[in-house]
Amino acid sequence: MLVVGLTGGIATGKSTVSALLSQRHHIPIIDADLIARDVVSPSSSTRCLQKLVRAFGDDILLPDGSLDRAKLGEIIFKDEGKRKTLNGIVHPAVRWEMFKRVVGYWMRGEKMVVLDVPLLIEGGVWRWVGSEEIQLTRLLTRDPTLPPSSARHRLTSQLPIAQKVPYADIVLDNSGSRSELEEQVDLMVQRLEREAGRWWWRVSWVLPPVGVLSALGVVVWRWVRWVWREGRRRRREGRGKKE
Ligand SMILES: CC(C)(COP(=O)(O)OP(=O)(O)OC[C@H]1O[C@@H](n2cnc3c(N)ncnc32)[C@H](O)[C@@H]1O)[C@@H](O)C(=O)NCCC(=O)NCCS
Ligand SMILES: Nc1ncnc2c1ncn2[C@@H]1O[C@H](COP(=O)(O)OP(=O)(O)OP(=O)(O)O)[C@@H](O)[C@H]1O
Repeated sequence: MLVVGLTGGIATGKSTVSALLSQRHHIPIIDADLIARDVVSPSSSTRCLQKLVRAFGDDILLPDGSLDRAKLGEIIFKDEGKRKTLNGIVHPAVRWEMFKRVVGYWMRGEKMVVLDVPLLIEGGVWRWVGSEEIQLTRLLTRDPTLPPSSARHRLTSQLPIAQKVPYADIVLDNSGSRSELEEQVDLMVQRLEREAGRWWWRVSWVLPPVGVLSALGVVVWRWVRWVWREGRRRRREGRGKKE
């Protein structure tokens, strides 16, 4: 099974692309934002909500005992330390749930699954480039009650898009119209279909050890490629500094 990560900054169009992949191409989607909502519900077995109350106080609860998302958002998007605390509580539960769902789709014999994860590549410093104005406009159009300053805090709490691009195998440019995006998604799906192969994904499903070995192979190959690219980037930066 081909596991595809879909990421981008806030309001870049991840959910729009997910909807196209799911509705037009019938590809299963695992949405990290939705899972992050589930794990903080009062009935969740993860106890994330109790941990959040311990960390942030019971001001973050609504009268019915559920999470006041707007209030917590106001707290964490403008404060990196608090954001880290929140991430430390919620992300392990989200990752575990995503893993279980990937295994579930694999057991059902799916050819590919797309993980829609806003924070696939975060960490590190932030430098400005690209389409921040489009992001901001679309974010404010989608959530008209959000004050512009809060919208900016949300944007700056994530790595800028240009820094995410080098990690990607396929880049969708959603600065144009929706129909332009649809064309790009169609082409991407054709490419993913080719990558998943006509028969290889079936072999790795019918023979689980082959699937596990091939998944490990991909992880190791990606890690080696990453180390090599990082080394090359550091050497280039080192040369740049000397000059
Ligand atoms: C802070 C919370 C309660 C605000 O809820 P709200 O309903 O206002 O926003 P929503 O969940 O729809 O998120 C909207 C977007 O904000 C961005 N975002 C959410 N959490 C974070 C974070 N911790 N760091 C940076 N960006 C984030 C993502 O792009 C996301 O798509 C909520 O975002 C949350 O619980 N965040 C922690 C979980 C998380 O990191 N989710 C992102 C993927 S795992
Ligand atoms: N090509 C486009 N032209 C105009 N509006 C668009 C386009 N693509 C997406 N949008 C709109 O921009 C807004 C943000 O898109 P979407 O919700 O898909 O982003 P997202 O990356 O999933 O956001 P978040 O990180 O907050 O979950 C939505 O209101 C969506 O309808």
